[in-house]
Amino acid sequence: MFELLRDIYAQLTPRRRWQLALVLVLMVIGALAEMFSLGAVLPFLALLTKPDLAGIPEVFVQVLSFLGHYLGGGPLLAASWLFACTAALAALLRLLLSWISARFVYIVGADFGEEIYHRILRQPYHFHLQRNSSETISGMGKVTPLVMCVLAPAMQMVIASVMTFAILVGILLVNVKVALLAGIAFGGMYYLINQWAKNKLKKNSEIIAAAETQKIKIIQEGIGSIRDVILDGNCSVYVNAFSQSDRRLRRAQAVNSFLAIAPKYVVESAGIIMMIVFAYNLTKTQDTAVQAIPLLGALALGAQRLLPYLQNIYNSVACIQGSLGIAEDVMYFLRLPTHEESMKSAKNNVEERGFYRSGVLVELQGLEFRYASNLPNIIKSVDLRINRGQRIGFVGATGSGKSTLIDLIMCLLNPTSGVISVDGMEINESNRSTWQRRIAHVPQAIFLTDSSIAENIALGVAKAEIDMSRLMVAVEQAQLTDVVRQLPRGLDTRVGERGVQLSGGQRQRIGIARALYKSADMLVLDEATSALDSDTESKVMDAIYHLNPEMVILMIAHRTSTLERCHYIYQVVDGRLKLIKNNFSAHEVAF
Ligand SMILES: Nc1ncnc2c1ncn2[C@@H]1O[C@H](COP(=O)(O)OP(=O)(O)OP(=O)(O)O)[C@@H](O)[C@H]1O
Repeated sequence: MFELLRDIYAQLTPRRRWQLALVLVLMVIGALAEMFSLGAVLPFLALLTKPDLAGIPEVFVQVLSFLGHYLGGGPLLAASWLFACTAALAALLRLLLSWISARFVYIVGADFGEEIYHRILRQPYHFHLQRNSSETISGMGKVTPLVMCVLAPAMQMVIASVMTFAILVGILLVNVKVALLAGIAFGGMYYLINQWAKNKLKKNSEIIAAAETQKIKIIQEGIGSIRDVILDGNCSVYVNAFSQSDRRLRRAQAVNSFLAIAPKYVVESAGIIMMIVFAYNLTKTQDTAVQAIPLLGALALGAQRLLPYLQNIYNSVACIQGSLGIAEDVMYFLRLPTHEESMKSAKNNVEERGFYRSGVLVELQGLEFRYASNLPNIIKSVDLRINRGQRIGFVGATGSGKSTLIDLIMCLLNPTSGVISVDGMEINESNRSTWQRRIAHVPQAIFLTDSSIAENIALGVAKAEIDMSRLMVAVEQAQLTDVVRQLPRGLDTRVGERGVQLSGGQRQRIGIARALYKSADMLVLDEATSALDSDTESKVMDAIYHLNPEMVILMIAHRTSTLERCHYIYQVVDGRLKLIKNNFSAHEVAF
């Protein structure tokens, strides 16, 4: 648990560490006020039962004489004021501390959420290929439980520990024996209970973390395949799977919250019994029961303050132990290296550089690739030179490796061996993103956001910054003009989640317009026109072939008619390239 807290502290920015230091200072001031208010009850109760200063510690006598003189009343009035003011001050500081610490914890939660999202989006493509997206989404979703069940309790634990210490010192000043007895007995009880419960809490924390992820996965799968769910009428399969995970999660949560709260009742009743025994013994040693009242009152007040703090410490520890699984999942994402951090550790640590403009844009040499060390090579010994302005088509049986090859050219995947160069410069960590920014890509499945057509075409550009004239050209080239004209709000029409309000062909054309809007050196079309009728496809392809003559266009298509006007057509056969059509003269073929 303490390792986790150390890790969390390590993730705080210097600014947050300063803020934490301020919270700690406030905590100490609050603890001192707590201690004073406890001390102030003693003369108050003593003067209530016996209105003279005999038997009251010298320090209080002096303070009360001074205050009494200042207030123009007797020592009882001074003691009443002192007790009331210190109690009010302690309460005020506690209130302030609660507000500031809660704010701090939730701001740290916001920092973590932002940081995780940033790190996830900066991970290389293979990271996303290897992980189920529901694990990533649920990882982000676990920031809230981390705040509620780890950060807030950790803060509570520190506050309660400081306060406990102050109260114990306060009781120590009143009665050493009782302070030691109370500290050892109550602290010991909570410690033993925690030793017994901690393994159960940790085991449940793992169940909770796994079940949270599983639930998101089931929800995503059910909603993602909603058409099949409706057609097959098998929603009960998804509901049952969800229910199993959810019930497992709730059972573990119920046990953990019971384990966190249950000791309160045991320790509280033990505290009452201790007070009874102590009060009984005290009256035996004092002449009258009245004489014992100030001491008993101070101790009762001490116990009344001490026990909730001790319970708070235990509760916080139990809560953190019961959320270790969730916290570990969140920390995994926080520890992911960002692109900038990978760059620092990369051997070739050079500034991001631009490319000079040579005739050869991309060159692949001896390229091999496999998805994992235990899987066979998907791309085998590929050599290819792509000159500026070339239009190149790729065909091949399904699963032959076309998309994988394109992903390698776009540097979304790292080759297992071989070299990819752009403008004669080998692609590595330092220049990869510069190259990627110069590529426009139309994938097989177009992802649309639930926003307007204009925003979907200029994806990632703030609405106010969209270049409308460039956008209109892209709309025209992608054969979207008529579609947009018929829509009630034109380019401002919302497309619905994932573009559900559009046809497959319209979605595909928005994807093409998106790629055309981006000024790129290389346009990649991965079966980008498969959903279009042949007339629309021919018009779109016509516009594409007439794009900037310097631009490289790579196309994957199953319909050879789509690739008719390519300079070269390669067939991908079991991960190797075979030139099957050359519309250039033989001496220009370079591979
Ligand atoms: N993330 C992955 N992990 C492991 N293997 C993968 C992964 N993605 C693809 N493959 C495998 O790599 C091979 C090539 O896939 P790829 O998608 O490149 O083929 P393709 O020629 O583009 O197919 P299609 O025409 O059907 O799109 C296939 O055998 C596929 O199973």
